[in-house]
Amino acid sequence: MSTITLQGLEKRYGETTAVEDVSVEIDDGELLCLLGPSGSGKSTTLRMLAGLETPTEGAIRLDGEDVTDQPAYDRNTSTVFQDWALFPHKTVLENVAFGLKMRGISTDERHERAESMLERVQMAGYGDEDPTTLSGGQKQRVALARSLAVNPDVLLLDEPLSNLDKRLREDMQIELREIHDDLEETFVHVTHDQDEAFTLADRIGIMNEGELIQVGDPNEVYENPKNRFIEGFLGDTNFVDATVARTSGEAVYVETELDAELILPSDGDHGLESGDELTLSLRPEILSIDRGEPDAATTATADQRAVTDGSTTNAVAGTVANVIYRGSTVRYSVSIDGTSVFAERTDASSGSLSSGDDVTLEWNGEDVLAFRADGSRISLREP
Ligand SMILES: Nc1ncnc2c1ncn2[C@@H]1O[C@H](COP(=O)(O)OP(=O)(O)OP(=O)(O)O)[C@@H](O)[C@H]1O
Repeated sequence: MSTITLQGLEKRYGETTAVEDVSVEIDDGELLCLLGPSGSGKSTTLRMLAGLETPTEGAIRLDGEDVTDQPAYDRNTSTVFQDWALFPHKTVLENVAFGLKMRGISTDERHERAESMLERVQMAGYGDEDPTTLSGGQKQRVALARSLAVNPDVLLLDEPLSNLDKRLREDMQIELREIHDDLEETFVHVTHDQDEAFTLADRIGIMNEGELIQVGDPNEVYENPKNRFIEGFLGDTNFVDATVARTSGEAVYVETELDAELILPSDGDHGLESGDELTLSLRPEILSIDRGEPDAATTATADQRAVTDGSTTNAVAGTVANVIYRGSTVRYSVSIDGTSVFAERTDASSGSLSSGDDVTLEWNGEDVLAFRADGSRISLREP
């Protein structure tokens, strides 16, 4: 087990800055997922941790020891890659025992250890098989067993599940989490798949353009995204442009492309002024959608509507433009004065709506997230 400290880590390739000023402390026994889009610097960060790349700047410490310039073979880290990379001319058991052989462990001991690792990844009995005959999921289990057999302080996983089909990937995510909990080792797992990060991670580190933008437990990054990029990346949402009309001690009043003046309850400590440009995020889960016209009380001018206990109802009228069945939920794309907003219901059987139906979208103002023009999150109220 090991604590990892990354301090001001940077990697440049000529003109390209792949990783920029990454600092984070990873706890002993923690499973940290680095999550971000393609090219955001996740693999480069992992490769620096593994000792496969040398940082241009910054430091890496394992359990307090500076390993920044140590080669990979001197670090007790082990890496699982996405392409399995098993030796085709060795048996499954020989593959798993390979790292132990390199470390001079006796034949009996390494075979015993390899057998036990195969058991751990549910591949007991496959030791004599030729790895080329295995399925993708089985190959990845063998690769995992091989990496774990050397008893690393830190296991590094670079998109290890991305070659598997959806069902197997989801099963393997749960198994990987169980293996982690069993071994209590430090895992750093790279993925571009939000669901995978949410299933696996103790904490998620979100990367974009080489920077580590936010690190937090899954609930924290989802509920409190630090900027607009994270809000868009972590899930489907409706972004709506807005302009501040005015502010009061208890609310920010905004004009939007939706045909109503909206109220965002606030405690007044946000520094916004009239004319400021914002982006609002209306997540589908905060929107209720119902047939018919909005209640007059919720579409009255903002002046006439009350903020009660920090809450206010906003409602807009629209027309269903599109219906998509998604199994357990139905997604409705609603046109509001030419702007499209989507909402979801779980009502496939109970009077579903159809294209052309007049509907009302309704939400509580305090559930809306707001971002400044530079993408930073605006905290409208004390948490
Ligand atoms: N050896 C290299 N030489 C030049 N540029 C590189 C090299 N390795 C990575 N890069 C660049 O660094 C940036 C970050 O790449 P990296 O592979 O770390 O991103 P990533 O988030 O892991 O992406 P992916 O999910 O596609 O693997 C990219 O712009 C990439 O083109």
